[in-house]
Amino acid sequence: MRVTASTWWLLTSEYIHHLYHHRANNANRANKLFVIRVVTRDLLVFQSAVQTADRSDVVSVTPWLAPVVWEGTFNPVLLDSIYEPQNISVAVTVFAVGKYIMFLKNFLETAEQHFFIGFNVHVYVFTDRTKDVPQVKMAAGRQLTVRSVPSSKRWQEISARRMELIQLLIEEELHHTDYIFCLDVDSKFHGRWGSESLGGLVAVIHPGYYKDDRSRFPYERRPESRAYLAPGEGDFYYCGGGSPEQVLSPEYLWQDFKSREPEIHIIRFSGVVKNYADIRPNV
Ligand SMILES: CC(=O)N[C@H]1[C@@H](OP(=O)(O)OP(=O)(O)OC[C@H]2O[C@@H](n3ccc(=O)[nH]c3=O)[C@H](O)[C@@H]2O)O[C@H](CO)[C@H](O)[C@@H]1O
Ligand SMILES: [Mn+2]
Repeated sequence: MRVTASTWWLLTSEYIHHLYHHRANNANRANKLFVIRVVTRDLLVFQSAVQTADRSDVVSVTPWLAPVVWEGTFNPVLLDSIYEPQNISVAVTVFAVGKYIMFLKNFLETAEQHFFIGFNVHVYVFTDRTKDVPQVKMAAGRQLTVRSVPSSKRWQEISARRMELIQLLIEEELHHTDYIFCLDVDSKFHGRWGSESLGGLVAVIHPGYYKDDRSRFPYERRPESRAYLAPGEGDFYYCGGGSPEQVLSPEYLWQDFKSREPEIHIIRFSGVVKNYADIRPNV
């Protein structure tokens, strides 16, 4: 689809749309892809193409035309002004089982500073140590619910069982929640994480592999697995799986031990440095 920066689009769908502008024949930035987002619920809005012009250093759209969210590819004020009147609800699920409870305070405190400020946010903490959940003052419209889960001697099980327990939460409580995130607790927010990250199915690119050739991705290589990918298949390496309709750049999942790369203009969320032997029940 071709659009120009001066074109306004009227869309009346209930859904959120993303349109893309392919600017060709530019001597300096030949074949550069600009992302223009049109976000609507009976609203007439579009996001300026100029906004995206300075990110020629990264891939900002996937081959199936999903935006990859990098700083400079979106207008936060505009996006918030579109979502705020819709009164959306955002849930975050975070597991703090066993010694991982030690990360929860920082996670919650920094979420108060950076995660969907001004929106309805409901944090669901899954833990076996309900008494140790820290008291963190939350702003109006934000709340926390603790769910008790059994402890386990195997971190693999704790990590892998998350999806099953989240599924249960969705069935029991989240019928009216618009968006649900699953985040690692051993992390902190450092910068805005907001409405630009919303989509029907969203995944973050793994910060350890985003510059690697596909042949180096640690995809499932056992043919008997349902997650099997043959050599030459696959697109990015996500934390999670599936081909999403919106992709979050590694700004949304950095690691404190990694030195900052030039294309990372902002670190929004980053894993803290940890000693696995100290915190995991088994290594
Ligand atoms: C950001 C990212 O890419 N994270 C993935 C990566 O993280 P990590 O290697 O950082 O794994 P991790 O140790 O953070 O475990 C994932 C999460 O499970 C929870 N947990 C784990 C162990 C435990 O004893 N108690 C507990 O609560 C906790 O929320 C933790 O953040 O690899 C894991 C599997 O190896 C999972 O795929 C993680 O999603
Ligand atoms: Mn982690």
